[in-house]
Amino acid sequence: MKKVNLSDLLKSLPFYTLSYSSDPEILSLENDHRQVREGALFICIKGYTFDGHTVAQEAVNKGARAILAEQAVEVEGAPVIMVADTKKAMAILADFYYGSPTTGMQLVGITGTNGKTTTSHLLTEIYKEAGEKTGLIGTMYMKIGEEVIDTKNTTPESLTLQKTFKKMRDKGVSAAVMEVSSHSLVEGRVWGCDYDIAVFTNLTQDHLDYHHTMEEYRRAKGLLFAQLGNTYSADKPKFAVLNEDEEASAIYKRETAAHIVTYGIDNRAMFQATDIVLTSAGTEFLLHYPDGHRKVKTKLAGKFNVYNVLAALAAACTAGIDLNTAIRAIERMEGVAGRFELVSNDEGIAVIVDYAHTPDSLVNVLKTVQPLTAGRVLTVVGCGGDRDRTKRPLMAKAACEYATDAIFTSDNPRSEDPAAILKDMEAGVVGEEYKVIPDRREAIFYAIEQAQSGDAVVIAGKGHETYQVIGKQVLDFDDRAVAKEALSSRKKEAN
Ligand SMILES: CC(=O)N[C@H]1[C@@H](OP(=O)(O)OP(=O)(O)OC[C@H]2O[C@@H](n3ccc(=O)[nH]c3=O)[C@H](O)[C@@H]2O)O[C@H](CO)[C@@H](O)[C@@H]1O[C@H](C)C(=O)N[C@@H](C)C(=O)N[C@H](CCC(=O)O)C(=O)O
Ligand SMILES: Nc1ncnc2c1ncn2[C@@H]1O[C@H](COP(=O)(O)OP(=O)(O)OP(=O)(O)O)[C@@H](O)[C@H]1O
Ligand SMILES: N[C@H](CCC[C@H](N)C(=O)O)C(=O)O
Ligand SMILES: [Mg+2]
Repeated sequence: MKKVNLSDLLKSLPFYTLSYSSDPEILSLENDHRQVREGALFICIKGYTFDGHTVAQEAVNKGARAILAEQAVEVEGAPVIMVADTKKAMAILADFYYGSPTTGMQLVGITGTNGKTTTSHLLTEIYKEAGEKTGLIGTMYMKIGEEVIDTKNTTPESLTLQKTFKKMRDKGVSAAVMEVSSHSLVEGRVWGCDYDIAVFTNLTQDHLDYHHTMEEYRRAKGLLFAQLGNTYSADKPKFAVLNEDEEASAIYKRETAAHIVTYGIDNRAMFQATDIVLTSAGTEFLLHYPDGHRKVKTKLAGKFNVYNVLAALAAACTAGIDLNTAIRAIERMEGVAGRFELVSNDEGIAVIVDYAHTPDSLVNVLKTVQPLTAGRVLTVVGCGGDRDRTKRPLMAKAACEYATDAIFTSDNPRSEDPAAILKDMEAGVVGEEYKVIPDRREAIFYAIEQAQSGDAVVIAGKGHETYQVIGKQVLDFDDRAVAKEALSSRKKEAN
């Protein structure tokens, strides 16, 4: 437990007003009043479902010694510090309270609609190969070395984030890689993170429920590159690793004072792939890099994964890692759980579980499977509830266009009616042929029963997830396990 006087803690905040001057010793920072213990500074967050300002007094009654708020609160027994935005102030305080842990390590932030989890895993493997002790923060988990910590968000709120970085630093982590979601950038969850390198994968439609327009969404991702600094520092150079085939990169170049490193396939770039050969065993390409060119092999399938490999290699070289070391790590890597994950069977059916939950990723995966499949491509796909409604018809359209058989089902309906989500999907494929099976398990069983040797079954949207959220219930559900059950029941029926 770190003790700090309130007055010292407040030195990190540029603007605030204080209700009365007392200077209690602060023993912890909390934004959930249920976690408050004696000595806490309670930070009131106005969330989407709950307003922390409403429980400020309760927090004081539980032992909070000061309150940080952005709206007037009636509190007795503790000073109230007023700021314009408590989420952003919380990030600054968290960085200060935990001793600016990211300044002592290499930190890479990866943003973009798709490919963040994949690229962050590739880069982490490279850092390991180069002998670094690594940290990883992203959609699937947080990792300190090999220790796995569960997480709810792709990019956690700042208290969790900085506390985790401090743990990393205490455990000797020298290089950390994290996914930086657009939500986290808008909310300032990553303020205080001292990035050395920021990577951009791509920008296609998702999360318009939150960002409203593609322009706003593009701007949100750009905040990562702006955060690298708007003045150049020779002592601590920063690098923006940008995808030269993406339009938004031109804008991000203008918004950062960092050095620019580019990668790409279609346009000339500092790290460029040509002569790409896609096979069912993986991918091969010729890598052109600033000093020459050489062949690279990866077990990861699809052109989209060539971008992820290029992004990881470009970031690694930018970090000063030897290219041969980086390529060795890439060539060994098997892939990331739930991303183009094959469910083994002896029926001659390629069963692929993939986390494609956007129109672009679904198109990419189906386009990758199509030429590698002798027979039909069946796809089982649904769309998440309480998320961008406008991507639903587009995902349905992608399924009908690039698969021979489209089976629409439920993803995580959350608070929405599964039938209403399916109706939104169907609006995108009027006049097309498809089947609707709302129960995901039944849909997977149906696809696998229908498939014949030489066919492929793509089960999209949930990848590594081991649950399905229906209403408020979180039920056990794993596409890979259900596919295995369906494969063995098919086998029994045949015997
Ligand atoms: C829409 C959104 O971003 N919501 C995030 C937000 O939740 P919220 O605003 O609903 O929080 P809330 O429950 O209203 O609580 C507000 C405050 O009151 C406090 N509280 C709450 C209850 C109580 O009794 N007492 C109390 O003090 C809470 O601790 C909190 O500080 O703050 C929570 C804590 O940080 C997040 O976990 C939560 O993410 C939810 C789970 C979520 O689904 N977010 C998605 C949209 C998201 O952020 N996704 C991105 C990108 C995903 C990707 O594409 O990779 C991500 O980074 O995960
Ligand atoms: N570079 C890429 N370009 C387009 N699609 C991709 C790319 N990389 C992966 N995909 C597709 O997107 C899916 C999700 O990939 P990944 O988990 O790496 O992305 P992410 O950005 O972390 O997603 P999320 O924001 O949901 O965490 C994959 O299963 C694949 O279908
Ligand atoms: N990070 C993404 C994941 C979506 C995964 C999909 N299975 C869904 O539930 O919509 C989101 O929260 O929008
Ligand atoms: Mg991710």
